[in-house]
Amino acid sequence: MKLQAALDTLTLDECIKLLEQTQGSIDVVEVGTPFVIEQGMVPVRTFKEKFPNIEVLADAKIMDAGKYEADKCFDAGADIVTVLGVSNDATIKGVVESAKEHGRKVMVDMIEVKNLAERTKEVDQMGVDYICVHTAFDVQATGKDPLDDLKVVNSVIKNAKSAVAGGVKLATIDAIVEEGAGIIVVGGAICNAEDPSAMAKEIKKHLK
Ligand SMILES: O=C(CO)[C@H](O)[C@H](O)COP(=O)(O)O
Repeated sequence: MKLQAALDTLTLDECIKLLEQTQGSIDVVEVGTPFVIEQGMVPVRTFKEKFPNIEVLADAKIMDAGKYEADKCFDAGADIVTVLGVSNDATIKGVVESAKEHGRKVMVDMIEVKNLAERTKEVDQMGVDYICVHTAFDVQATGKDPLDDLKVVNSVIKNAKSAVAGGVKLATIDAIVEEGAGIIVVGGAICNAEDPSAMAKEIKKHLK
């Protein structure tokens, strides 16, 4: 079970400080979509160069030109790239092809997938590494719990590992750990904490 820290709101220098202070706690560092929009692949290159032992995930949320866009992320040093589960199969397969060529991994982000069990079974046959349930930032205020979706995915998944994202925090981590997931993604609960590195270390203690 890995802890993925989703870095969306910190500056590059603050991210580097966090990763230096939490060596061993953060298994995967996510360059979040807002960070990619702001700085492109610069954080991906920087994290890979400075922290070669931490996996770097580029949250590109690909849904258009699968192989072409994934190539750009992997060439920049990403270990894992995200593609949206709502994308056409050809796009997901393109990202998988790119990952295989580069010897890297694919996470399918199931954000806003309506037929979750059915789509999970389909993408699970495409050679992806992680299938991630994700409650969108704009939906979290409705009280939607990603644990419900995680249970659905865990009940049908056969090849990939599950992952969970969207509003995960210290108060909800134990139930998620109990349910089980290959990767648990935590963004705001770490980045917006008074002491981000202390929070990351505390959350890591709850993982199996
Ligand atoms: O995908 C993301 C943006 O790229 C989010 O960072 C990720 O879902 C986790 O965010 P949070 O824990 O703050 O809800």
